[in-house]
Amino acid sequence: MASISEWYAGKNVLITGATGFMGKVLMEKLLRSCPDVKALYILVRPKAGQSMSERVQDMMMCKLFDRVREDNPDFHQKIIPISSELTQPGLAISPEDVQTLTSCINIVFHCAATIRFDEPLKHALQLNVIATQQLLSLAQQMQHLQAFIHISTAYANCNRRHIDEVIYPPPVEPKKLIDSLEWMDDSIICDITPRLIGDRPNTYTYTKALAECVVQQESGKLNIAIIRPSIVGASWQEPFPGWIDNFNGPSGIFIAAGKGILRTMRASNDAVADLIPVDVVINLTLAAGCCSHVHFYFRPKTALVYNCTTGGINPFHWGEIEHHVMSTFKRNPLEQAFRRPNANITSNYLINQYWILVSHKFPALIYDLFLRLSGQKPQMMRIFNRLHKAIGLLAYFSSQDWEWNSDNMNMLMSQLSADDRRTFNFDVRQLNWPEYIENYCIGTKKYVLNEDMSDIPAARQHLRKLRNIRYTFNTVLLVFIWRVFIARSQMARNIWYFVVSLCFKFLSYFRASSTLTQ
Ligand SMILES: CCCCC/C=C\C/C=C\CCCCCCCC(=O)SCCNC(=O)CCNC(=O)[C@H](O)C(C)(C)COP(=O)(O)OP(=O)(O)OC[C@H]1O[C@@H](n2cnc3c(N)ncnc32)[C@H](O)[C@@H]1OP(=O)(O)O
Ligand SMILES: NC(=O)C1=CN([C@@H]2O[C@H](COP(=O)(O)OP(=O)(O)OC[C@H]3O[C@@H](n4cnc5c(N)ncnc54)[C@H](OP(=O)(O)O)[C@@H]3O)[C@@H](O)[C@H]2O)C=CC1
Repeated sequence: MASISEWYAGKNVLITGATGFMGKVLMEKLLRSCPDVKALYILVRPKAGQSMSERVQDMMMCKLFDRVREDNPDFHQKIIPISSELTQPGLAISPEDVQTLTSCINIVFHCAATIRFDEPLKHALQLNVIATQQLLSLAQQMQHLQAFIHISTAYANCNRRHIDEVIYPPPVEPKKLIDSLEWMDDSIICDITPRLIGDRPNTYTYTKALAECVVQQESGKLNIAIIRPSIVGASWQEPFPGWIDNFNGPSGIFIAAGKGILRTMRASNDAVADLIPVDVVINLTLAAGCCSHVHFYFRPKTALVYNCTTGGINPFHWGEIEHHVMSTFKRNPLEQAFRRPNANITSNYLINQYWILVSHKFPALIYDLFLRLSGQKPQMMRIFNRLHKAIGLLAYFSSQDWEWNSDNMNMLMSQLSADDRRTFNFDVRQLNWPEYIENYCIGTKKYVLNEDMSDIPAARQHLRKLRNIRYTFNTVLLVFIWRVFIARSQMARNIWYFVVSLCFKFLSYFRASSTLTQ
């Protein structure tokens, strides 16, 4: 059997979502580890005032591609951008481009999606379901297509506790929903969304479940694999440890904790934190692409589903993550922290609300007051409101456990040669969590916040300043309380003297007992 790299040699690959977090890592790995791949056709739209070509040029300058650039400075010649807006009919691909794609593509990786948890249902349906349907019908016309790989999520069926590597019946027949939503007013859709999504937490997981069903329905004679990653985090090993470029999932939470903004969050200490490094997901995806074709003649009738998770193989818990995140940011502080990093997770609603009031809202109010008094625009309350919205949406995933079967992932690994297992490593048993979390946090500092590691001494100095401010603030508060209560009330004074004399008694007792033992 050919190696994975040999299998991709001479192939034309189509990638959707190539400008996204996973799409970029997929492109980088293909270019680096499968250097004989013929071309990567990527569907890209213009965005935020940048044309398609400007976006692609910017992307290729990204640090992520440093190793590829070193190996092959002309790697950009292999990247062929195709203008496409996935929410438009026919994916807004020109007839000439359709002609090119249908005549040359050998493998499709469908990564594009909206991953926002608060996406209005109609838009999530348009992108995650209808665009998938349209891409599949384009794929049906591709004359040399060998495999179609759809990226789903392990949480597509998060309404179940145990999730096998099968496509479950959809919550609703996708075609019926598409037809109904087509004529409905946005406000009506908004009203019925909670009823429709039922026991799923958001439109994202709901539409990803529908997309899996569409993939199954429209698969026809295609070779299909569905990859279901859990919470995709920074890279573990490749192209270098700690690569991350966004605030999604836990990254934004880690940053908020590192900046000393986040002090409390609802999560269960003992729940498994099913993080999966992005390079692991991409290695599995590339291996699955190759193997879904190799097993063409023996393949099952339906798409092969790969749950790509860590919890059942090498579990790590949110409580442990909290510990390692805090420890890393104390040793490698972020610049200009709001307070010293000290975040705690709790599964108790009331305790969390108490700390939100004391550790989030109260300091935000004081800081905004200070900003107002110094003639600046208040901003802290606004930041906290956004943070509360985000943690409110994420808490569902950090407060409970799921159990994913990963037989297909294990089976795929056992089919690879020793060389492929090394080059396309997705064996998460080897993952050392404390080291991974440390690199992850440092990655958020370096690549998301663009902070320089050489500034760490200044950041430490800033934390010392914050500590001194806190001591001063606490002293002032104590004196204030003493003035208001102790000095004015006889009862408070009696309690105060009682506490002080108790302290003295304890002190003299300890001093006496330590003298005796000498
Ligand atoms: C220390 C203790 C740690 C313990 C950890 C405990 C728990 C971990 C928590 C969660 C883990 C669970 C994750 C579950 C993932 C499920 C897996 C998946 O399948 S899907 C992929 C995950 N999807 C997401 O994560 C998307 C979630 N995000 C959203 O839905 C939205 O972004 C939002 C949270 C609703 C916020 O929307 P809003 O409109 O308010 O903001 P924007 O997204 O438009 O962002 C605006 C702007 O701000 C930047 N930004 C975003 N977050 C932050 C942040 N935390 N700090 C600073 N800045 C932030 C963002 O980049 C935008 O910038 P710009 O305008 O320049 O692009
Ligand atoms: N990140 C995670 O934790 C997880 C992700 N997944 C899945 O992995 C896949 C990739 O996720 P990730 O890379 O993190 O997501 P990103 O949000 O980083 O990337 C999304 C990609 O989709 C593209 N896209 C979005 N809307 C359109 C549109 N209308 N037309 C054309 N392209 C569009 C984006 O392009 P543009 O740059 O133009 O916006 C971008 O390239 C998704 O299918 C997601 O469901 C699964 C589990 C976890």
